[in-house]
Amino acid sequence: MGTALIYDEEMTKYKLLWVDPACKIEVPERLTVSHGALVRNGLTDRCICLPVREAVDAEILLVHSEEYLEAVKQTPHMTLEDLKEFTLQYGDVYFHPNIYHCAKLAVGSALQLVDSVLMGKVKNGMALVRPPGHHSMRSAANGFCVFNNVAIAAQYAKQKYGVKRILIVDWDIHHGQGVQYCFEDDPSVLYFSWHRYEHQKFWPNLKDSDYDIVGKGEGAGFNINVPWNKVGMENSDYLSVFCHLLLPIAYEFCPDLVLVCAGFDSAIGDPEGEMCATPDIFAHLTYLLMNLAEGKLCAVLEGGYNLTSLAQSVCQTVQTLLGDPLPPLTNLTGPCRSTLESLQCVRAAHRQHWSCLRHAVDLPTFEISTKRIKLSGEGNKDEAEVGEEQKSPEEKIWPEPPKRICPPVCSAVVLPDGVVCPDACERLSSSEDLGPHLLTLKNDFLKDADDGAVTALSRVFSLIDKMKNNEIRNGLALVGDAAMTMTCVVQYVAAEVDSRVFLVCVGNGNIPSHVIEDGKTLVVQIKDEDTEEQGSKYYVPVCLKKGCTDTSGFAQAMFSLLLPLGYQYNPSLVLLVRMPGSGVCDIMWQQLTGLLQSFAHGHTLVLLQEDDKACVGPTASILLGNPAPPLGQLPASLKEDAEAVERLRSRLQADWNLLLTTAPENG
Ligand SMILES: NCCCNCCCCCC(=O)CS
Ligand SMILES: [Zn+2]
Repeated sequence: MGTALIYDEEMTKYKLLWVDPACKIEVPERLTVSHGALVRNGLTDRCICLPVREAVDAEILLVHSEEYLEAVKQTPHMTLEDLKEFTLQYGDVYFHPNIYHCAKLAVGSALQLVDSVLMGKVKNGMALVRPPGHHSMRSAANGFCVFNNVAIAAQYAKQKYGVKRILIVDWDIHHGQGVQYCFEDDPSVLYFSWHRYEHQKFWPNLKDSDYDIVGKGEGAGFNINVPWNKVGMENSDYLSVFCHLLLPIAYEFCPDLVLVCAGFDSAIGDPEGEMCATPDIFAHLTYLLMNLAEGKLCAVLEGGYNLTSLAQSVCQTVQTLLGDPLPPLTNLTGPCRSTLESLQCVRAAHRQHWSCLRHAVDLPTFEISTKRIKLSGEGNKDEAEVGEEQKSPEEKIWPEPPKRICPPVCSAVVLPDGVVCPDACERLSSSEDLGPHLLTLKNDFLKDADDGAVTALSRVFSLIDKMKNNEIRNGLALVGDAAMTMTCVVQYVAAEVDSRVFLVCVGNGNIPSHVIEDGKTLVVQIKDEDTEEQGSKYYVPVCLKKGCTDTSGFAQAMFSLLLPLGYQYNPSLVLLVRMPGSGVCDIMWQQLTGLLQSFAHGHTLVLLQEDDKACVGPTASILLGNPAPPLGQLPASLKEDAEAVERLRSRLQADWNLLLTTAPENG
């Protein structure tokens, strides 16, 4: 199934007709440059372009009052003076004779997107619309918004398709108070928003935007506000909030549909946000949400006023929806103190509502001084700095996101004869000229192994070579001895100069010490045997009492340990090994396989033991880019497991500060 793109140039046909400094940034060019960039990058040709339609009254009335709708209906016939007069009753918004028409198209675009996703015509999609929607309220326009596109889309999905649970992620830099008010007592809609707040000094200056506003009555816990109390937030800050707050709760909530208030004023260069996250971060934020709701994701444009970063961010988002490999995020220096304070506050405010946070002890991190938080020596955004900090948003410069090339082959497999090759996978033909490999292999790696094992290993090595040359994206091998193959692979790759292997080992089994000590391999092992070993900076043993069968404990380890470690390590290859008898359930295994594709351009090599041959199909499906099935609503993980993971995190966060979730105590 494909990716829908909804856009119509009619929505560019309204603009500000008088002087108003607060509104002059909301210009028609926002849409034309975004769509133009998609065309220029060949992305519109790869999407399923759906037509827009006007929303009808009944759809708008799902969120707005009749009197408000009636009032807006009068605007097309108004004189300029009347329009100005009419506008005065609302805040930071303007009207135009054609804006009512465009506002109906914006809502209609969002509904078209929801229809095509929920009817299974497309996998996911994006609607490029204006006016935006997330600030508009039941009876008021606000913040450039007239009708609340995404809130209406959520009500529409519930009413027309009986969708039980909807997650709305609002990564726009402003608080979508209109969405919050619409669902604050509704437990079927989980609204997450981060937003520039600066302790209520930033627009819209609402106490309702703070972290302690968690929803009301039945809706308590289903409203998550993450206030940014400083500007200059970076990729690390955004990823920390996703890993340690949004993803664990989102997986526990287990939505049937994900709607994104996709505002890009949270990107570098934007005059409203004044943040420093680069456009490629949206490739990752989108991807991390695509493993929820079996990939049913509808992104609807909200804000975004720097035309360059807006266009780049839109392209990054659509490319990920299309399934292209993710660009590695470099120099993640870890979250700043202000982020950690916000993160700690939000987690505390929601601890009683979400079991994934219940045992999060959030140990205050005494031993880390503030300088460690900015590992790269970059100025701490907590103090204004000379140089980069003094530049205005418009003067900010950042590298163009790297090209994201799809290898000619997505998934190649090495399987013993007789094991059927999953559709769309490419079997590595045995006719591969193995050449000198075999001999050196026998000498260097497999002294006494039989020829079958040597041949299999040489094919596994050619999978790695093909990934290195970007001929294939990922690979899967079913081998006689997964542990032995794993050791050989690590040794083989470690020979490369700048290789970094992220080895994720699921299940018991001994990892040879030379693998751990070389510093070129970061090992995370999730198992049930409690060998009481402390591990080290490059070896992270996660012991779960109930072992890998414990989906909650496993999920917690995935988000609060695996993801942050993987991002900070930034590997060149991900090696995922399923040890025999691991007990991990297929869906959790598939979720893990999916998430690990965030790293290394998606170069993942999966090793399965021969008697796990039933896993080949489900694993290949994820490697081919299909979404993992839902885990179901997650219960609380075992207290002792959660505490074990927390202890691990607090031990490791001195070396890996993306693991941090609390601000250091000292000065
Ligand atoms: N009244 C003092 C200045 C206020 N500026 C208001 C800016 C509204 C931004 C709304 C927006 O970007 C939607 S995504
Ligand atoms: Zn905004």
